[in-house]
Amino acid sequence: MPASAISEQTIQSHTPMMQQYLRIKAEHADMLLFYRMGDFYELFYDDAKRAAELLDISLTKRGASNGEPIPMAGVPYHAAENYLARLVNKGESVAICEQIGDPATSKGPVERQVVRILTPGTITDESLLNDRQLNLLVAINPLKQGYAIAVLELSSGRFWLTEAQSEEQLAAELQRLQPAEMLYPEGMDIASLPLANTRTCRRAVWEFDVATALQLLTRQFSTQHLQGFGLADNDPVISAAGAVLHYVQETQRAALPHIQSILREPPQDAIIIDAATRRNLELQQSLSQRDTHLSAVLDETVSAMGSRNFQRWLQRPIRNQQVLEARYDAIDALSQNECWYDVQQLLKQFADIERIVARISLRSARPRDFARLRDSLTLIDSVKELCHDDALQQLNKQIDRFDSLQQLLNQAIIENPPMLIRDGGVIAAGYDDELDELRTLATGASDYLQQLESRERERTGIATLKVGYNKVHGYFIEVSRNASGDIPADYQRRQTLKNTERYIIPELKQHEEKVLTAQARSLAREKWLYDALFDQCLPQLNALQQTASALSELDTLAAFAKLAQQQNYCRPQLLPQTNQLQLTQARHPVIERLSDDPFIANDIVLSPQRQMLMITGPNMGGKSTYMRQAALIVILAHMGCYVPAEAAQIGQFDRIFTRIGAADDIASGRSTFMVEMTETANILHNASKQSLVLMDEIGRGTSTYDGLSLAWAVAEQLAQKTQCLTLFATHYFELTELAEQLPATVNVHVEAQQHNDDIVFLHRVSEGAASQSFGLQVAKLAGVPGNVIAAAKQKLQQLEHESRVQPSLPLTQPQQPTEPVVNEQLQKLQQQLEMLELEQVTPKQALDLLYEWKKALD
Ligand SMILES: Nc1ncnc2c1ncn2[C@@H]1O[C@H](COP(=O)(O)OP(=O)(O)OP(=O)(O)O)[C@@H](O)[C@H]1O
Repeated sequence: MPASAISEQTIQSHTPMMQQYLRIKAEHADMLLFYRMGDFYELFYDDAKRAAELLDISLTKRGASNGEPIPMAGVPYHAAENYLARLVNKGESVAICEQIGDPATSKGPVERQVVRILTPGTITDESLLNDRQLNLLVAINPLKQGYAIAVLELSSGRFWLTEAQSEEQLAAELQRLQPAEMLYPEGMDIASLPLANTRTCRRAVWEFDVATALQLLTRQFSTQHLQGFGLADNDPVISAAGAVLHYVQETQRAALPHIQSILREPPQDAIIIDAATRRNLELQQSLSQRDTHLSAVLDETVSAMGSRNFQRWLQRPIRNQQVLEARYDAIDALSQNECWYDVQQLLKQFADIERIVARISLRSARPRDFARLRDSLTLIDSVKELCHDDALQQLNKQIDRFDSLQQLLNQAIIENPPMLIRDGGVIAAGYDDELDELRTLATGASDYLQQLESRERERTGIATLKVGYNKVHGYFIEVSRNASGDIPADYQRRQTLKNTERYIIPELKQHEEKVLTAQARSLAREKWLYDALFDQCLPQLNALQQTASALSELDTLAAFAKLAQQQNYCRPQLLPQTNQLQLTQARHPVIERLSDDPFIANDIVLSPQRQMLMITGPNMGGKSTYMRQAALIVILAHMGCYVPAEAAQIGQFDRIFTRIGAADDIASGRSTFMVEMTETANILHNASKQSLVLMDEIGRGTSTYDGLSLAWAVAEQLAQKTQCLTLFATHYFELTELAEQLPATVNVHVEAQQHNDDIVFLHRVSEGAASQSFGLQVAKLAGVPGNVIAAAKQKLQQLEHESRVQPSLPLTQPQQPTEPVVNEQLQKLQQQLEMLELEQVTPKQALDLLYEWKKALD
């Protein structure tokens, strides 16, 4: 039976310690409970089984309680962080229950309390977090129309709200955010959401109440209302933010002073990229096993803060031209005299102050956090000096100086403090008189011990007599057994070893007590001083957050400047009032870096006159690459980055859609074709005139006729009705006819050359349709055996011959208007045939008639 399901009556039948355990466990039913017993954290019942499985530790039994042996598993407390990290990485939450009472004075089991709760979305410990990844907690709440979405990055204090109009948009948002943990109200169905790497946590409906949210948020921000954050007090969207705040307060059990505001991020302020497109474009994850996604290849930041900011900008390419131009200007400035290089050299030395500040707020910062913050603050002046250009003024202003804090930390913390405050040795000498005094008392004792040692040597006449100390027996006088001399009567034997005897004398005992109390008092004083440091940092938290944020942006911009210079990127020209994408000699930012062969740059011109490019050419010719580079360049430009091209004019884009590649979605039981059609349906429903749409070989997953007809109809719809900018790659040559029928559709093709039976890919994109498909040559290149290729060639000839003899109407004449013409001719022919009296016709006349009819049909 799960421990959480045990009733109070049953609890009574257990041993007192297990009663205590079961009561605490009942309050933390949905997480693992680490129950401290001496030097171990123990887990019981189902928790033990689960932990044993997840951590590969042994499952044992502990005596019996209520007549049954209790399954138990444990981890040593000093190694707990490692186990905790593994559990949290696997999406588990853990409540840590410590002994807070004194075992010596406790009657019954020592008092215990849950002091810390770790959940995947609320961790801030350095050892549990990946330093280059965002760790987000999200709450979603269905509204009358759409969904409210609140997002908190507890490790930085960033808190924002957004919305989704439909379930499809909600899925896209979740795919974008990749939250570590998601809260949702009881009763909501989340089965169809993409949450493979997210811990989901069902919460009570009242936690999503708007009035409760308002109360929690205004209390957190110490404001009367939320208008300052652009939110009406009764805005239903705040319901999700309330749930987040409630959850974090519950798990952290501490004030959250670093959460100082909430931002509203309307979805339309950014280019919307749905889940499939994000995956297909390999923005943050590769489709293959290798790390070949955009972020892995282009993230040139030097600090963890900068890298996370890069992810943020990549996740949400913004549309605000002013902000984007300011980023381009900053890249310009950082490119002058390779200023980016100096900036990077400095930023490399910075600690992750963003996360340190969060830990200081939550009072969980370690001594080394303070030391690293102190060391980082000394670099700030040099950074500010480098940011003198006008274009960097905004950032420069955001970076504060912290002279008094730096001085405080310099005085308070020793150069290289230990990991934990637990054993002291963190606070520097000279910082606090009382601590210094206690320390002298505790350690200055060595003089006294030396004096005592020489006095006793004289008194006993034993020259080898020594005063020693160990943790178990405290101070002692050690005399070797074969030493000659007298052992005085006041020597009490404490321990007999192989060659030595150890004694204690009352004077030494008294000294021991004095030293020990001084040590304990000095440690207590040190902990108190350490604790006070948190309060002393508090007034600076806001400025520190601003500074950290500016430094992380500066790092990203320096990385962009490096790309601009070393990879030869150009500054995009944004033309927001227009519908166009004009790229001169554009390249694919990832393939050009990863491939050993030189990359062939190509122009891409999309405009109201060239709305759709119908791209044909051989397999492996570079069609997908050409299309993807267009989308990636639009995304890079909207991150504020220069782009891999000689020139780029970029109009207004609201969304990017792709239908690329084919993969079964086995998890949701959808076949390749089903996935393809679902994505196509999504595009047809949601694309607008301002969208960029990439269609790669749609219709491939079904029979030729079905596939071609679908591809044809989809292309027509996009060109005529949606009128979005579309790149449409296809192997159906019949589609190239669309260019003649639709005003803004143009054929382009990737070039290849044939040498005998071999093919050379030129990867050059030219106007016009491709002349042949080279499928067999590519198959040969791929290693398909010669006899199979020969057989395929024969079959191809046969098929081509048959299609000439028996032209398949839908393939060559799919257009409606042309069909009646053909039918009219046929009808006329039929009538003439019916009326013809064969007996009356000479062979010569018959032949003439045949010629006439054939001519009419041509
Ligand atoms: N412009 C280019 N310059 C250099 N190499 C390129 C270029 N474009 C593509 N390639 C290389 O050719 C390979 C195949 O390109 P891509 O997948 O785009 O072809 P495709 O025409 O879409 O093929 P398929 O029709 O089989 O899907 C790429 O992996 C890349 O290595």
